[in-house]
Amino acid sequence: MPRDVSTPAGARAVTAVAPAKINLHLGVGDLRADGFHDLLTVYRAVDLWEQVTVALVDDDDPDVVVVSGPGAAQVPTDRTNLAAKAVDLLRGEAGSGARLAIRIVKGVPVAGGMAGGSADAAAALVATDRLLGLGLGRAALEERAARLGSDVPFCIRGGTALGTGRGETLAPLLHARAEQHVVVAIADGGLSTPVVFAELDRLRAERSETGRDLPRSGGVEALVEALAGQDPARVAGLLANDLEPAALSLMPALRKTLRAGAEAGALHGMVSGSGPTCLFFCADREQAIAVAAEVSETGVAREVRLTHGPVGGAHVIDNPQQTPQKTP
Ligand SMILES: C[C@@](CO)(OP(=O)(O)O)[C@H](O)COP(=O)(O)OP(=O)(O)OC[C@H]1O[C@@H](n2ccc(N)nc2=O)[C@H](O)[C@@H]1O
Ligand SMILES: Nc1ncnc2c1ncn2[C@@H]1O[C@H](COP(=O)(O)OP(=O)(O)O)[C@@H](O)[C@H]1O
Repeated sequence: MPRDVSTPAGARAVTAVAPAKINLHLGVGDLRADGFHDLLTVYRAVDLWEQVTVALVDDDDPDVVVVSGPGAAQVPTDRTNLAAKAVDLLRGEAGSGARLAIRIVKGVPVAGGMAGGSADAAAALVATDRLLGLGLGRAALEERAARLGSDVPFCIRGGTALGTGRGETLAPLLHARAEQHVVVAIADGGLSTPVVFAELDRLRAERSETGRDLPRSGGVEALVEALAGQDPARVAGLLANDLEPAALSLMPALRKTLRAGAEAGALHGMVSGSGPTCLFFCADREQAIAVAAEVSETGVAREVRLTHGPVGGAHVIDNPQQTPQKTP
């Protein structure tokens, strides 16, 4: 471990945090020629956070990546780590020869459909920008973010936003401020995002041969309108995820998890993005606590967490021990 990677923010180290995302609506179009799918998604940032410290180290110290927290062993510590890719991108662009060490503290499930790796990339961009004094604005950072992954720009932006293109083109949904309390059921094991998209293509082709197309989610107007109100049940009735059948096909045990949430009285349960994390939307914090306890007791999930949103996007923190900003 380089000697000053844990130095509190100052001249030689900067710490930033970035939130997990959920997709309140995830509409998936057909496979494009570039290997991606067009998306129509409503992203929401929730208060599970990744923390990334980027530190200047001496010339003879290596550019290490150190990862701690739940699931850390599954995260690469070479230059394929998304935070390392973010650091390398900005350092290369700046023509800087600085040696930079990275420390990641994970708070988002790994390979869980909540954009943990993307949040690391977002936090690393924000921290490196500050550490190297680049002064890139939010728009320039989001443009770099899109090169690293489809949902990295949203992890920088936070709040609630409409995502189009492959998910990288954002429009803020400023009125969609209705707060949500969501129980997060983390599965044992992960699902690979490209494998889940490919499974959806396979299921769609198979079903279309039988003349019974897999249903596709429609527009988001009603959901966006509901998010401006104060009725969690109305919002819950409008949530959608086109990737859910693919995640369930690859991991059938998730049906049991969804059933446990329904039996516990959640307003709505669904797979988070590409899964396998399952989300249970609740009427209020009290109900979320009760649902979390009941789902936890059934033993269907490796871990159950309570979260809420919307929260803000990636930002520098002065004290790595401090709680991240809670409002967008
Ligand atoms: C599905 C979503 C929903 O928000 O997130 P997760 O639930 O996995 O976190 C995102 O679209 C994931 O975004 P991200 O994890 O950044 O994916 P990328 O690195 O850009 O792409 C990884 C791979 O996923 C597939 N992919 C991704 C985005 C997209 N619009 N169409 C795709 O087909 C492609 O096979 C691509 O090569
Ligand atoms: N910093 C990182 N944190 C987590 N995973 C990373 C990171 N860098 C690369 N990865 C790889 O990206 C994959 C997807 O991880 P993650 O972003 O946590 O899940 P998801 O795409 O389902 O939201 C993981 O299997 C992991 O090997």
